[in-house]
Amino acid sequence: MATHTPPPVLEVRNVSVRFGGVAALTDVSMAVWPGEVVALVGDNGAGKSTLVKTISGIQQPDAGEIIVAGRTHAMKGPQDAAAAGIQTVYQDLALCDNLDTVQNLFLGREICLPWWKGRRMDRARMEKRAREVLSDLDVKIRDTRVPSSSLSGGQRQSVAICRSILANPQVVLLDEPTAALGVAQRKQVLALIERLKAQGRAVVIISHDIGDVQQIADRVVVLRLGRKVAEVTRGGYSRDELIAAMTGALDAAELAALRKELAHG
Ligand SMILES: Nc1ncnc2c1ncn2[C@@H]1O[C@H](COP(=O)(O)OP(=O)(O)OP(=O)(O)O)[C@@H](O)[C@H]1O
Repeated sequence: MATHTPPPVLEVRNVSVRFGGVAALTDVSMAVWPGEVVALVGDNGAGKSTLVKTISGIQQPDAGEIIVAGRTHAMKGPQDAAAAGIQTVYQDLALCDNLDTVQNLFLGREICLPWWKGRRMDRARMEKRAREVLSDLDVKIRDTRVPSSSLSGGQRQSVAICRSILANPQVVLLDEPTAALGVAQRKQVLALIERLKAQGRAVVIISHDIGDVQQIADRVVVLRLGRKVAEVTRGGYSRDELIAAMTGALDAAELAALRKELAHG
């Protein structure tokens, strides 16, 4: 009997983005299945952020399509991506320092009391829901009422990821979630990504850290100068091969050919 591969939850099809004379992305395609972690890697300026911004509706592509759960979405902004089931966690705009964990989790989508009770925020319900989400993902915050500025980097990143999960997205995009974290905190965030995966969500992660990529990613998409130059599967590549694909370093055969050319030159 024929086996049917389930359709990808996210498909990027032949996407190109230009900024004036710069081709930030050229004809890039990739797909992500539920319960899968895909890492986007590449040197500075390779197009990783532009690709994430395009998937999250911030950047409109000049060509190509973003397909979520089999439907093409012409996303005009992040709200369209959110409605399609895509949430993005940006490294730098993750949390408001002066707000506590519950306030950060519900920022912009606070649960309110019914109108006959005065439409004030329903702190008790928000705290209950916050505890559920944090515990589902095994994120440990001792006191959810202290300002987020007092949390560790790993806890902050974890809260930012939990915030994205409140909307129950099918796809979570993480822009360098472990950048600037110490060893223990990095481990904590990688474990959290594993739990998102176990929940059946598709995770796309931008990372410059090859060790993290080797540990967490089921597949790796390599971008160079706006083009997809390689796609490899967990266990099917070495660290050096990945770096060579990212930097465009010459392989042994290419180097030999160049030497010969120069010698004859
Ligand atoms: N808003 C913009 N206006 C003009 N050029 C841009 C804009 N955003 C990105 N670019 C250019 O597009 C190309 C891809 O940039 P992008 O930020 O997507 O790369 P990246 O792989 O995320 O790099 P990094 O790892 O340094 O963050 C670069 O040449 C960059 O200078």
